[in-house]
Amino acid sequence: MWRRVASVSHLFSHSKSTKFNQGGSTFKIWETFTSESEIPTPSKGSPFITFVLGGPGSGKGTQCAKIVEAFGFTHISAGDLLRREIASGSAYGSVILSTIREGKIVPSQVTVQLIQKEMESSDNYKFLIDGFPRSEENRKAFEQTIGTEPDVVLFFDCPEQEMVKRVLNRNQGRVDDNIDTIKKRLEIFDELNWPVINYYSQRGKLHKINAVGTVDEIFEKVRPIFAPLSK
Ligand SMILES: Nc1ncnc2c1ncn2[C@@H]1O[C@H](COP(=O)(O)OP(=O)(O)O)[C@@H](O)[C@H]1O
Ligand SMILES: Nc1ccn([C@H]2C[C@H](O)[C@@H](COP(=O)(O)OP(=O)(O)O)O2)c(=O)n1
Ligand SMILES: [Mg+2]
Repeated sequence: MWRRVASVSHLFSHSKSTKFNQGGSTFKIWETFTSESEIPTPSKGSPFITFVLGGPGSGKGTQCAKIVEAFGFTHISAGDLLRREIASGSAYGSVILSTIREGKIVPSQVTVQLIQKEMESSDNYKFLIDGFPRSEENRKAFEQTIGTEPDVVLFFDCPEQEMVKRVLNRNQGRVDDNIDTIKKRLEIFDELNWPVINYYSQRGKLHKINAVGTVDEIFEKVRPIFAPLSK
């Protein structure tokens, strides 16, 4: 099992900021541009953690599958873990199901415990944590429980209209892939996601990717971020 042995520094030499308005407040997003020296070198003694953020239907799961194939990460989808928990008939199952149906966020304690179990039972040290953190509460709970921060944060930036179209065509039989739940999910995403994005942006860890285009076109924007890693 991995243990983090030392913290790593993140040096981003090229960055620019963009201002935008969200819910009446002005946020500043630092956009970072990667080059080979800009992500920490992973070692088998410590985990290399990538958080994958983006709204519902922005293509997180689809791109994670490509990153796994190209760079040998272990994919941990917070949503999949929660759905597995429902299916297993666990004590938390009915609360998780109603939370997901309502488009809300499951209490962090539950989600972080599930992620921690997955990480600890893996032999890999490269993790893609997909759909997490979805709120500052999620982020802080992870840091407190796991005791570390992500090395890289990807943010798939996608217009709402496109996300709605993709979710309604997803066809995976999910209870939340309907117009009422997606509307609520987008509202909650708007409210809770930006502080998380802003936090990692200020820490120089955020890689914002325009998520419009074909799956392969988007992956060609993702690939250079991980190019310094071997499979
Ligand atoms: N670049 C893309 N263009 C069009 N459809 C896409 C693209 N990426 C993913 N999809 C489709 O959109 C839906 C949502 O993708 P998914 O990866 O599940 O997103 P997320 O995990 O962010 O909710 C899926 O049906 C997927 O096949
Ligand atoms: N960190 C998380 C991740 C997912 N959830 C719940 C609430 C989300 O609407 C559902 C589905 O998440 P999932 O990441 O699978 O959804 P998308 O792939 O973005 O459509 O799970 C959560 O409560 N907390
Ligand atoms: Mg997904």
